[in-house]
Amino acid sequence: GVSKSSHRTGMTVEDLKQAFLDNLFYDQGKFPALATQHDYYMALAYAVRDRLLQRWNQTAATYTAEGSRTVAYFSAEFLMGPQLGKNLTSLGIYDRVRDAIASLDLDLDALLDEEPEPGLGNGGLGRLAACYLDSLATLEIPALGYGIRYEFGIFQQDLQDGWQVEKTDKWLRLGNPWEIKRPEWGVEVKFGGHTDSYLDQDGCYRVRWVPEQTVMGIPYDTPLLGYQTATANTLRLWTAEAPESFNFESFNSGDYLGAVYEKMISENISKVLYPNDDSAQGKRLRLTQQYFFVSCSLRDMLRILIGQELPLEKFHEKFAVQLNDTHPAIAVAELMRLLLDEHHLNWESAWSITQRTFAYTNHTLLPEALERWPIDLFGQLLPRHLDVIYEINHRFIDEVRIKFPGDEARLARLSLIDESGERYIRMAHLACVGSHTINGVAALHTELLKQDVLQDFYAMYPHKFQNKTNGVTPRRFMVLSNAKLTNLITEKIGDQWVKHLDQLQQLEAFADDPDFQNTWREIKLSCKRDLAVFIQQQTGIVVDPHSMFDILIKRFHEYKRQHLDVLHIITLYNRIKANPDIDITPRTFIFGGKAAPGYWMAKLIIKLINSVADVVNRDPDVRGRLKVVFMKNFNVKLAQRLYPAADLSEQISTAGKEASGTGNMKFALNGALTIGTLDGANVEIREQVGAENFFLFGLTTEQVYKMRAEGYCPQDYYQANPELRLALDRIASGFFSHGDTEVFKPLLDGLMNHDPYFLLADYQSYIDCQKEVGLAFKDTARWTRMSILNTARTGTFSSDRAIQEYCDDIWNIQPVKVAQPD
Ligand SMILES: CCc1ccc([C@H](C)CC(=O)N[C@@H]2O[C@H](CO)[C@@H](O)[C@H](O)[C@H]2O)cc1
Repeated sequence: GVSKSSHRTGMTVEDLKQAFLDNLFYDQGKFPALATQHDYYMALAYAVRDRLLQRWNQTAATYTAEGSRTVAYFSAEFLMGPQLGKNLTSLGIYDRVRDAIASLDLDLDALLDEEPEPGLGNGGLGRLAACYLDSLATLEIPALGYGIRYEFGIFQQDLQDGWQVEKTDKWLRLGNPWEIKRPEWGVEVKFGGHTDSYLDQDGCYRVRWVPEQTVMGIPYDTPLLGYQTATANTLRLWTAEAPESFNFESFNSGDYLGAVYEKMISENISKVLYPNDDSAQGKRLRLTQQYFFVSCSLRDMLRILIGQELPLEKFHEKFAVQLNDTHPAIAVAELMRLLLDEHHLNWESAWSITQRTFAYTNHTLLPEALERWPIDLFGQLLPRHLDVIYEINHRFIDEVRIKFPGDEARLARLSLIDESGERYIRMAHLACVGSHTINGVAALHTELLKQDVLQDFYAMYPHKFQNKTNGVTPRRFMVLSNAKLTNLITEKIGDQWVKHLDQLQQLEAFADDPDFQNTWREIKLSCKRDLAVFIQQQTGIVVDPHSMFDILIKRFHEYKRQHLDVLHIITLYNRIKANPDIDITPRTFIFGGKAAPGYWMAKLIIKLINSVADVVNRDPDVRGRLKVVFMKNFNVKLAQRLYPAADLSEQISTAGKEASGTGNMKFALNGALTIGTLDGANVEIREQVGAENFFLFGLTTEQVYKMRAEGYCPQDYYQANPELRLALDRIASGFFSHGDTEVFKPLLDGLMNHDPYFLLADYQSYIDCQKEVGLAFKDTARWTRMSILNTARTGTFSSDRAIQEYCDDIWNIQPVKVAQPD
């Protein structure tokens, strides 16, 4: 078989060093004198990849031999983050590689920094998919992640004069050592054209789709190694290529553009990630992308099934497909088309297989995020799927009529087709009808789905609804990004907690132990010092590691209320201006996050933060007691620096708007205390850590519903609250904008006249709560105790717990043991 030479597989410091030097010479074609940092990164990456490949091939061989049931996670986004550090952690060779590299006078951290981040996602949904893939491999569950290999990921965010500017994310420019191209498993995908029906040789009525355009889908595979296990699953991302990348006839006729036209059009499909988070744009290319990767993936699964000589009727026994929101929902119609038209099953058996294959996760309550496609656009691109969807809807409406006879309004609300104005296909409805299970991502969110957004489907199929509260991987967000805390915890309770996070509970015993408290505080302080150095390098701003690091990092959206945090900063600033000797707990406010390029109001909030920062950071009266920092280009790499250094986690969305949140979990696991509303998973974090260890403020979901129903007048709060009025007037006066009274007008008018996210209504409760936070921070023993208890009591928010629940309650799948390579 393959050579087991130490060069490829050895795990000693010496083996790793040799492998690194050999790769530098043979793969990079370089020697130290000529090598760049990037050459060193690639040489190390290939050495680590070799040690993954053994487990990867072993895993594939085991699954093939056993014909294992497999989870297929369909997602338009996978926010994987940098891979080198993660793979070193999973292989358990992080320190050995650090030593090997150090013995060559190189610095591992510098090489880790060389890796371009695969930003194939916008935010929560994409990162959750990545955490779930890590847990699937760590729990030894056979799984495939299916998505799109965007040539350009989420834009790089830069700031010009405090405004966000977007730069193209050329992450593949220098190549990607973690992927392997699999052209042999390429798939042809059809678009447009028309359908015609015919009678086949056995006189059966069949439909043929005559496409206008076909493109090739080429898979690229990335290994996903579990933590301290031999299991390495696969992330299979599709790239679009032209069947013919060069048209010689056009070239010969001098039509050079024509010669490459097809190539250009085809490749456009997987060119770039749509940077919208929570608002559907309804662009044709977006639907093209969604159908492209779904069709490639289902055909790939049929190839695997047939390859393992399993009958079509067992498709749903072989594969459990999870639809990560509605973005891949077209899969319901595509599987039906493949089973009907290409495999000639009858409708009933095709539909039964389909419904038993798919499960759907909803990640948002925002109406503007629910995808719906105009019938003509949809029919033009996918004529056969429109037929199939009409038939699905026809049969579904019959089912509704039987259950709710004579209720025409309900029929109209439930129909897959929105007939109210221009006709649309409601993708969430297709997902709900075509799936055996529908789940929300936090207890409150799932309740709101049942009571509100999907109440009609809940009335129709109550048995389909489940809750699966989100989780995060402790491998990346504790072990990899917070080694100091990891070592302290392991010293105290052993190292099994990394795979059994509920064991963190054992830390409770040390919550009041002065020595442990000291060490705990030291570690937090040292993480803050590291971040302070990084902040100064990145922004030139000097921050005090002893101040409270008050952090709000997530995508910008009005419902996440970053501007409420700004109102707190301005209120503190105004108090200092009014009385410079006032006793204020020194704070460093740190912001990070991207705004969708077309989301004007979100971009204005970013500008406001930077404008306030410019004034506050330079005002001598403040005497450094307040610092405001905007960390540009928030991504997974930056997140790994911020969560360990946080004292306070800002989770301040309007109740009923944040489906779950996952940053809130990463902060708590790293010992930060949360100031938050009863929204999303904040509710469950507070339940776990105890109300006394959580800073709660604001209206509840019910109160928001009630205020919205009874009519909310933000002006009243402006009139009634002098500090609020002063804060808003300060902005309006141009004080933070060099006297320009126009720039923030849209934001202020929106707050004064509509305030759809109840900022003014929640302002005083937030300010009062922040006062409590300031006082608590001063009592270091109390704060440290609360911090230890937050880490100790949030083990349940491991993505391992969430994935185990999916396996037990939705996918009905068991682990498959893969033998450790000898
Ligand atoms: C069509 C444009 C679009 C793109 C992405 C999305 C995502 C669903 C937005 C998203 O990331 N939602 C977040 O999902 C997380 C994982 O479940 C939750 O923790 C967050 O609360 C939710 O906002 C909606 C609409």
